[in-house]
Amino acid sequence: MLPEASPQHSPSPEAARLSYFRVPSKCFAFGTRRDGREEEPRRPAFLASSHEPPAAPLVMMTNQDVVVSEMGIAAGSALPGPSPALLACRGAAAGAMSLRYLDLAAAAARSAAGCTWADAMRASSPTRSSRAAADADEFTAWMRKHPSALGKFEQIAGASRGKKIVMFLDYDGTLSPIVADPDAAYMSDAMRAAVRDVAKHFPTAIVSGRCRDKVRNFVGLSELYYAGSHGMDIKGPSSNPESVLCQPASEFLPVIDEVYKLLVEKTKSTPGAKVENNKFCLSVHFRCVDEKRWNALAEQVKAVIKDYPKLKLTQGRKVLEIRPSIMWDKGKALEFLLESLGFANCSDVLPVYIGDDRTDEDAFKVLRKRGQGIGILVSKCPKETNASYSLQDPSEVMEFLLRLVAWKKKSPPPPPPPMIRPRV
Ligand SMILES: O=P(O)(O)OC[C@H]1O[C@H](O[C@H]2O[C@H](CO)[C@@H](O)[C@H](O)[C@H]2O)[C@H](O)[C@@H](O)[C@@H]1O
Repeated sequence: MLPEASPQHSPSPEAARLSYFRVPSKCFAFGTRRDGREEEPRRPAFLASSHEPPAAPLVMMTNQDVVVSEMGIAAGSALPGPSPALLACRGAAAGAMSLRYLDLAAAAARSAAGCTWADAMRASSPTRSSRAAADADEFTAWMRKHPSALGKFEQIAGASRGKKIVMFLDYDGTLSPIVADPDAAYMSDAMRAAVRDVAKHFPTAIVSGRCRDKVRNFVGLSELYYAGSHGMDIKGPSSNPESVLCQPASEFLPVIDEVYKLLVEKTKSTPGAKVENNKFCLSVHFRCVDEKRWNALAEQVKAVIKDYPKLKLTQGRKVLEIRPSIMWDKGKALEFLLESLGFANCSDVLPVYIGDDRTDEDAFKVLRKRGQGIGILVSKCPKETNASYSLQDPSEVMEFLLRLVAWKKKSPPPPPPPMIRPRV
């Protein structure tokens, strides 16, 4: 029988778990196209033809000088005064703000300092007007710290020798391209085939902020594990009668439904805003909202959730996310799945996690802390991350998956366990 997860509720001072990402000074920023898709960022020419930055050194699971703790604040909580994030923001505000991972904690601090929520929303999803100048040196430095998982494929394959790979894949921005309409974020048939092949060789889980049923419908593969609602809703392959089930935030269902209705009502005056019910969490999308209205939208959201201290507000790619303040995230989901698969304290397992968003950092952090596994960030621009490697976009993710399968197929099978002759 597989374990049921027990939630570790943390009371409202979850708010105190403030955190921040150090602010990069420049970024190869994304803009927004008329159709709402993110534009190609400008990046150094060498990346167009090669997976390797010049003279990239060997990079494995080293500790980086970026320290990132839990993201998110409890709704409506007060924040202590100037945090490093705030100071970093002030510095960045002088030039083009390029921080894509700025926490809402910092946003609230900025607000207290006279900056607006829209600043934070803009900063974490820069538009054309705030695009920073490309800086090849900085990109090269970033690529040295987080080299291409394709360029370093042999290194990754080498690390997996004698180990059992378990594959964890985020959905939006990783398996499917970012598009304006969240209901139309389809993955390609080619990607589906690649994921199906991967799952034939390695246990594979989709870990998404989406509602589990919705992401399962997008992916359409019944043989996978699915962790929806940022890991708060986990289920194993449908063919397995002992399928894993973990819903650590189940008691929040009524409140999430209530807040969903309130948010729909409150935000209907904002053209382009869209509230998505992800079952154990909610998303308020602002990708199609005029930038001038971002601050007002954030105020609308805050006005609703201020009455719900057990909910917290975080931010993703042009989306505000509302979720229960419990100690559960994609990192916890990864650990839960590893345990469910019987790899709790094994040294011969190699979790590989690929994701593009802030919530994926929780999983990257877990891998780093375990000193075991490979975190791969999908990004075309330098971001502070706990991932070791990078891939630029879903097409590179697919290429990586295909290579992994091809490598596995030609690898010799592991030797049989040694025969132990009984003593006579
Ligand atoms: O954990 P993920 O699978 O990456 O889910 C995170 C959020 O992804 C979706 O929103 C993002 O993708 C949309 C479609 O490309 C895009 O329109 C939006 O701007 C992005 O933020 C999803 O709709 C959210 O509910 C998830 O929380």
